[in-house]
Amino acid sequence: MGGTFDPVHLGHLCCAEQVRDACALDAVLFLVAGTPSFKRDLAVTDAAHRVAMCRLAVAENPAFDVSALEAARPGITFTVDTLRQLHAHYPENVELAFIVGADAALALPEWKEADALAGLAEFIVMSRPGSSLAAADADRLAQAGFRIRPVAPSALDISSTEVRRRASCGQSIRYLVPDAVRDYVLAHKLYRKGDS
Ligand SMILES: Nc1ncnc2c1ncn2[C@@H]1O[C@H](COP(=O)(O)OP(=O)(O)OP(=O)(O)O)[C@@H](O)[C@H]1O
Ligand SMILES: O=C(O)c1ccc[n+]([C@@H]2O[C@H](COP(=O)([O-])O)[C@@H](O)[C@H]2O)c1
Repeated sequence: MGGTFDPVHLGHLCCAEQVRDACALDAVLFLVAGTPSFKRDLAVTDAAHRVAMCRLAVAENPAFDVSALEAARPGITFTVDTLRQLHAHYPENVELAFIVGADAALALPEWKEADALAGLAEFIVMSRPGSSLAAADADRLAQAGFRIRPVAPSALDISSTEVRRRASCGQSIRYLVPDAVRDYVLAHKLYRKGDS
């Protein structure tokens, strides 16, 4: 599952678990984007913090893991590079599926090397409140060569943007993020007004 995870929240975890279950996945790897391609003009929290929070968030789920592969790679994060690295790392018989929200999936044809990307994994597209993959969108992606598997988890209406907004004005983020992530945000004074 790819994302900026700034910070990881319960919407991510809840969806990842439901997708794992629905698609009978052996494991879900949280890939923390170093410099996200479509957010490169935004101030994104240091990848080390985002990776650390993801590690805390997944600690209790043996089927979840976190990869700092993208965070360690210099330059803009492109999924095509990540999937190539993962294919090189895992045995040939391991099948990879990339989990992504419907909002992000709509732009798949504009991702770097879209033609090559389409051949490297199946794309599991999760609907989220306010964003789902219409049949016409799924057809358009299929025509562009993408193997799409739509999944509709009973998603939580949580976004990292909302978590950051609340944290920035000292509002509670309890029950929006795991307790350990909340403690981390407070301890490291992340997302406070005036900080970036
Ligand atoms: N509540 C949610 N339900 C379903 N999918 C989600 C949810 N939140 C995020 N996603 C999906 O998870 C992936 C990673 O999300 P990301 O790290 O960008 O979080 P975000 O909450 O969308 O962040 P931001 O608000 O900063 O844009 C994206 O593909 C996104 O569409
Ligand atoms: O490879 C690309 O060109 C590309 C363009 C936009 C987004 N992505 C990936 O899509 C995932 C969700 O991105 P975001 O910005 O919604 O957190 C994350 O893994 C990004 O690296 C990838």
